[in-house]
Amino acid sequence: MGTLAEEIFSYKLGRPVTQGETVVVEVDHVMSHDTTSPLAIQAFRKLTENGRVFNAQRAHIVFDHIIPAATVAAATLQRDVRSFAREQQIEVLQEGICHQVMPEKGFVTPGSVIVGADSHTCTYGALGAFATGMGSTDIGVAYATGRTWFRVPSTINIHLTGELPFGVYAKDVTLEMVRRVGVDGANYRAVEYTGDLVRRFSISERFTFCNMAIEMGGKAGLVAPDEKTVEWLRGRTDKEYPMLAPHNPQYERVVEIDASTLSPLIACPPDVNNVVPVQEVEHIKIDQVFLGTCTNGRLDDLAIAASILRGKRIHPDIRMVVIPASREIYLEAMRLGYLETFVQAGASVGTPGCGPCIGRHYGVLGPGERALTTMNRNFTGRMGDPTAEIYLGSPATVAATALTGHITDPREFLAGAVRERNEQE
Ligand SMILES: CC(C)[C@H](C(=O)O)[C@@H](O)C(=O)O
Ligand code: SF4
Repeated sequence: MGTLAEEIFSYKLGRPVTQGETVVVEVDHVMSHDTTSPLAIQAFRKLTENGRVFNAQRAHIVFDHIIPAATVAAATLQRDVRSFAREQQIEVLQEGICHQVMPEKGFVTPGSVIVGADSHTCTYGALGAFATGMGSTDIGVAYATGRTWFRVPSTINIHLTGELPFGVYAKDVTLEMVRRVGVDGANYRAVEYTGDLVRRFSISERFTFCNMAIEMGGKAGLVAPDEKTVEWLRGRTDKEYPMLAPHNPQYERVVEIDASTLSPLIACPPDVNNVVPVQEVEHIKIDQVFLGTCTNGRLDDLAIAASILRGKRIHPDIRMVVIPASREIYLEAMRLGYLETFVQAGASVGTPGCGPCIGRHYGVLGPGERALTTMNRNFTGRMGDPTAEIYLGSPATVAATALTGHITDPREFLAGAVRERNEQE
């Protein structure tokens, strides 16, 4: 009985668990990536008696943050992490962003508990898993023991209803959530998403808003599994999983959002809750747009952007970087012609991974430059020089902006794309 978080912990422990309780649970999977593995390995080495990870099939190392390595320092760390992985017989996954690859590989199932050395591990809650980011030391402990402790969090319920207006996407709804809850309004709480709009959202769209639960301080973002979850997981896992749902949940707070009232939104620097309608900031000139990341680098995101860019050239004063979130998405986008559309339009298309999201390579910003991206964070200095600015929007807003060179409401361009398609048919 309780919130989805309580249901998951009760299922894991085989007894009723309530919020506020401190529990020790067995984790289903543990993950770290190229940037966080070195410290996790250090902690692991200090802790283990037998020198082995708890289970090599349930421990995962993903290379995504600086891949291919951009510096000798990164290459050296990666060499050492690879050697640890070989020693432990852990497969190094090198085919996209950890938060896309972990679900694609079938490691994320409803009712599972997953910890990762990355703050956006909360993304997996879109499939009904309790997943959270932890520091590298805690991940080292989980690698060693297969267990971790939690204080079962209280829950903020975000209830989504209403039809999405033309040109408004899951990303815009997500930005509205952060505007309403604030960047720390969900600290140490689970965020549980309910409502008929959540049911209508695809798994990819659910990934987008669960990914940004941490942007409100959330410990986890959670959606109860349904037939879309089952469909998405088909062929990815043979594991049996429970279809858990909240039962008479006691939410700490309920936030109601009627999406039909929204317009395309944008988060202005330097905080993710600094959200305004795109129309209010349309005059701002942009130097680089970036379409990708664990928030919006999936096939539907690329499809929207491609529909706006098809047959067109990006503005001569703008650079466009496109990075599909995983190899699976990259290959599908190639088959569907999206990548060709981007390249013809003048964009550079990169290897699946985080790309310039944390300013390490592949499109860092110079002093005073401005980027509009589909990322989840617009913190000062994140993409390069500390005087550069980052705006966050939907893939449609990013594509429309690529065409004009300044922040642009995507609705006009989307209408054009729809007209052109109709004329062709
Ligand atoms: C590098 C890593 C620790 C970091 C995180 O934990 O989120 C990164 O992925 C990010 O998005 O800022
Ligand atoms: S894409 Fe960006 S936000 Fe996501 S894991 Fe990579 S660096 Fe972090």
